[in-house]
Amino acid sequence: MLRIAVPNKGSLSEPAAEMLREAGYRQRRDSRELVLPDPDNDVEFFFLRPRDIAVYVGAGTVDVGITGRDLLLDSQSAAVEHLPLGFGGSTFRWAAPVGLMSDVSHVAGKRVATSYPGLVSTYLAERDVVPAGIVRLDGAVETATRLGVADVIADVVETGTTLKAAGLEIFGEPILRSEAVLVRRSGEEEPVGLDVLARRLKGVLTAREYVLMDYDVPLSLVEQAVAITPGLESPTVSPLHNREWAAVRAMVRRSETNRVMDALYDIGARAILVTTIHASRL
Ligand SMILES: Nc1ncnc2c1ncn2[C@@H]1O[C@H](COP(=O)(O)OP(=O)(O)OP(=O)(O)O)[C@@H](O)[C@H]1O
Ligand SMILES: O=P(O)(O)OC[C@H]1O[C@H](OP(=O)(O)OP(=O)(O)O)[C@H](O)[C@@H]1O
Ligand SMILES: [Mg+2]
Repeated sequence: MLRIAVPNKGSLSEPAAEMLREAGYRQRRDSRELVLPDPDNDVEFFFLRPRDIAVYVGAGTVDVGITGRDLLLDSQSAAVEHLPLGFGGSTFRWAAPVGLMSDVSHVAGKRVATSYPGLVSTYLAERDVVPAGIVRLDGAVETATRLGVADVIADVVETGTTLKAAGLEIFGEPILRSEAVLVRRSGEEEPVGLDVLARRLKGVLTAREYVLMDYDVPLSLVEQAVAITPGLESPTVSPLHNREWAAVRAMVRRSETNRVMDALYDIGARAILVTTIHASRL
């Protein structure tokens, strides 16, 4: 049985459960459940703190897990990213009181507050920037400068609302762009069953990222139309009862749906229909 660690709380917990549900796995009904066997799918879920998940995976206690890329790097454990999952996106950034800093080199000799000391110290060491110290905080990092325990902070930024409310501003390049990732132990053979899990999760990602587009187009315009909707490999072109026309079906990126429909309409395609994909194996 593949042992899968899933966030029990926090920003990643609900979207991770949702994705696993869409991939056909059982998910817990009660947030106090800590272990959930799913024998039909030959897996067992362990609900753990997202910060601990890479540590368990690195130690081999569980086979794979879902956590944030930032948490994975911060843990410095023997786990590696296997598949990015497209949710839980955030940016990890420097911030300081408005007007004081503009570049990471200014962090030299300053006190840094963060919940991600592993990530921050590696980043600074790679750039030969030596801070006065790193203050590890559990949360509410934005308050650290006002309370005088640090000069700058390094923290997760999603909308930027928390920073703004604390009178801070971002400076320097982003330290990291993060999202939820599937992790496995590094240097090991892939655990049995990981291929099935990854294929199922990729299926969900595809279903979220693409739509199916159907349309009719005069035969003389098929090549032009297919150039607009090349699909993933090759679009399906089928004959219509009216021999002058063909029907085309192709996958299209969800974000491009309207632009593609307009372009097809402009060249003379009609009856353009878009449908959602519920599941996929490519
Ligand atoms: N708005 C956000 N705040 C915090 N973490 C976020 C946010 N959006 C995405 N994330 C990601 O979620 C992970 C952190 O989850 P974690 O559960 O440890 O913290 P949290 O969601 O702030 O929960 P809590 O602080 O209540 O324990 C990181 O990978 C982080 O990049
Ligand atoms: O850019 P924003 O959309 O404002 O989101 C980012 C903030 O959200 C998280 O804090 P959380 O609410 O989890 O509190 P915490 O600091 O106690 O973890 C994170 O640590 C930032 O502080
Ligand atoms: Mg938090």
